[in-house]
Amino acid sequence: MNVDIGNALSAVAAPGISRAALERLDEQVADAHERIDAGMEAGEHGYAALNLPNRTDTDEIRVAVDRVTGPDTSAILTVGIGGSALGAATITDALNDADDPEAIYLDNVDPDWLSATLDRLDLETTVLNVVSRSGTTAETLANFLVVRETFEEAGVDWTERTIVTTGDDGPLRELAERHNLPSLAVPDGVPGRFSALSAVGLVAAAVCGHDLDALLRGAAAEAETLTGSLFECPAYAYGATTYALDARGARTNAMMPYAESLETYAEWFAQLWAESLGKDDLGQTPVRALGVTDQHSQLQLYRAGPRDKLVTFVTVQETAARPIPDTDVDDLAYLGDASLGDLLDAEFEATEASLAAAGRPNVRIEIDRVDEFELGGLLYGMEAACVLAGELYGVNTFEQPAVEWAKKATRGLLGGGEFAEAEAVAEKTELRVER
Ligand SMILES: O=P(O)(O)OC[C@H]1O[C@](O)(CO)[C@@H](O)[C@@H]1O
Repeated sequence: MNVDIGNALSAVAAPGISRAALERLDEQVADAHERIDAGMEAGEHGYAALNLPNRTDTDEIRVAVDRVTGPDTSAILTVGIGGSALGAATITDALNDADDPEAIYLDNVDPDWLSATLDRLDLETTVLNVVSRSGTTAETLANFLVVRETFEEAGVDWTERTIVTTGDDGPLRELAERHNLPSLAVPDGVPGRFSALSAVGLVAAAVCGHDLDALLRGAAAEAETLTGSLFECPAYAYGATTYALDARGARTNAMMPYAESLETYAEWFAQLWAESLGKDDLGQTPVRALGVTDQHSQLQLYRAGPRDKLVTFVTVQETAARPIPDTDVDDLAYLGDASLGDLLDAEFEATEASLAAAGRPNVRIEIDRVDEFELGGLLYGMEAACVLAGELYGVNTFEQPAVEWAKKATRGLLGGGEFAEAEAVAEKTELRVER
């Protein structure tokens, strides 16, 4: 990936960062890189995720996947949530085409949606991919139990079609051993949201026939750029700029890829940014947007609302053409000379320039095309940018303690034990306005 932070400079935007301040910030980046490098070297929790390009065993993944797939595999149903779904979904949503098995992610517990999803599947030719780092996530286990029962009621042997990715122990590890299911390990020291380039994110990609090694080569190429300066490393340039802009008031970061195939990538980025940096009353709020669609819904706010946002564009250099047919409508003649790809590119450049013209900070991230190599580089680059930003914020990037309260309350509400959090739910302050 290439990064252009020109439109985040104070000469262009407010909030913005001056060249001099960027130079000073680069000294902090050098220190942070030393810390990151040492953490990678030692395989420390969290930092170890940045070693995945040279650590993930793609042969092991393919061997496991071969046990549950066949020439007639029509779909892969992934049961997982958060980091155990978003990385995989980003890859298959970006790369799948009509000939690939359909990749479906059960990352919610909405009964109607789940039933409708299962009803339309041919379970005989569906692979069940169960993913949970902890092996204890209520939503994933509940969905798995419902799906397993559905297979059994349909008389379809789920043990022949199920692959599990989980930690060294826990209920899912036991299940895999009890039923001799093909299983893979969540690598040690890799938090869920940083695990897309491990078996967690790659099993679904393998079932859909994508080139796992090209994904990791792209990530490895990005890893080569991790040096002690933001002026040499695109990932650090992005991480440092978002941190600096946040410190200057850009509390929201709208991730706006200009490719429909990257919509889920924006969701993946939102978890990465929110769960990693949202601590100690700090952290930039990630917002998912999509170009060109959200030009017609959000751009008004980004351009003329509060000056509290950074817009991050992701643009793809090579887009398909798809010519726009000529028309006899004079006003539309200009379209007839263009393609949809031209229109997409022109709209991106126009929107980027429109924010700069209004003095609104934005950053451009460029990838050559949406393929395995470039996607691997983008995912890795964003992870490295996040790790660097975490160092600059001085937060623990790799934990997410604030999510535990609601989990305990949920468990208590369902009779899964005595939790003060569950009692607190009953003490809600009410001011109801009823129809
Ligand atoms: O992979 P697991 O352990 O099921 O967790 C799923 C997700 O839930 C979280 O722990 C948040 O609740 C995320 O950090 C994680 O990606």
